[in-house]
Amino acid sequence: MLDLASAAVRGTVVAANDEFFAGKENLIEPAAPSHAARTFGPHGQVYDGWETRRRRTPGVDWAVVRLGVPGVVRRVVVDTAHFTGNFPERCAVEATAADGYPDVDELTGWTTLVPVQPLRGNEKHEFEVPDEHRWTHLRLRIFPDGGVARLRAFGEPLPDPRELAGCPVDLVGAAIGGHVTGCSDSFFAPADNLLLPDSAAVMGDGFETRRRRQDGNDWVELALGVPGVPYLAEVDARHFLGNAPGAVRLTALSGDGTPGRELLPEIGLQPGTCHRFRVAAGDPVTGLRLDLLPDGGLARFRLYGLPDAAALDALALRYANALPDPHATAVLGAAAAARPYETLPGPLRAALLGATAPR
Ligand SMILES: NC(=O)NC(NC(N)=O)C(=O)[O-]
Repeated sequence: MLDLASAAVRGTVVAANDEFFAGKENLIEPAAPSHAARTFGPHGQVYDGWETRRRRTPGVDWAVVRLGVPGVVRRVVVDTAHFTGNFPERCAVEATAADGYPDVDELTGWTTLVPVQPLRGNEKHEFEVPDEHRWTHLRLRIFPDGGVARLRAFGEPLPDPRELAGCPVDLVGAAIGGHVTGCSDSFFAPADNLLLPDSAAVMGDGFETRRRRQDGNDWVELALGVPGVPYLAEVDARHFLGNAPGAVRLTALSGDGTPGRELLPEIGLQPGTCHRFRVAAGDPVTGLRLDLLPDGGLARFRLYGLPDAAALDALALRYANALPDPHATAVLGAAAAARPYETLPGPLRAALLGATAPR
């Protein structure tokens, strides 16, 4: 599952009531928390996390995260790594949803995802979330104060169909639910990195197999976030200079993983280069296999195309049913009261999908 809050998918910590000892942005750093003892700055011991001052008045401390990828949150992780004499006694996690880019004080309708739970020092706490709504923001509350190294929100992306209808998009991007379904080897770095939204800063931000010493070739199988007709593949081998694949090949896969039409015949790569290749025209694709010939690493892989109309229709139905109140009323108006929808009413389909809506 994708960490919807991570800075790696453009999550941000939009506000915290206090961050005297350590900055709120650390909460969503993708890297595991680190610690060096006896490192003192002007505010005290340096921590890789978010840490508030010792509270001398009643109340609790809080931080609000804007999810990089809105979606259904399945598991929250509150990690107090390296916080020992200064971890919070308890925490709770709430969520809300809103369109656009509201200020923190414009956010309302907070719903509890994780009720108040006890915390221990220097420990990863995992909380399952039995909730099916689509959220855009999380609020971590700590009782009464202290430090938390990381907040993770693992879940399923649920993109806004209004952002996809009629637009060419990266059909396999993690931000719209693209994900890895299989991989021959990921010894040095995971294949999931291929689908992250921003460019890789260094080789380690990409995907890399070990040196292959037997016949055959390495490969990755990918499920598209939204099925569609691809027209351009971007194969980004930047940072891979002595270890780029010699060539790649792209094949469409059916739902059960059977190979289908060839999207891109075997084609040579240049080390350290971002390549763009036209993809053979044809039917919509739901998954694909990327062959690395014979092995190596890539920074990113993108597949630009137009989402399929029927897939968008299904997405719009799922989206409309997953909107929490009061966001549902803001998006769907009075029709929100009629949920759950079996099929999307015509006017709502038009509002969510515009002129590209089927029928
Ligand atoms: N040694 C500490 O960590 N002290 C304090 N925290 C920092 N960061 O210095 C505190 O009071 O929680």
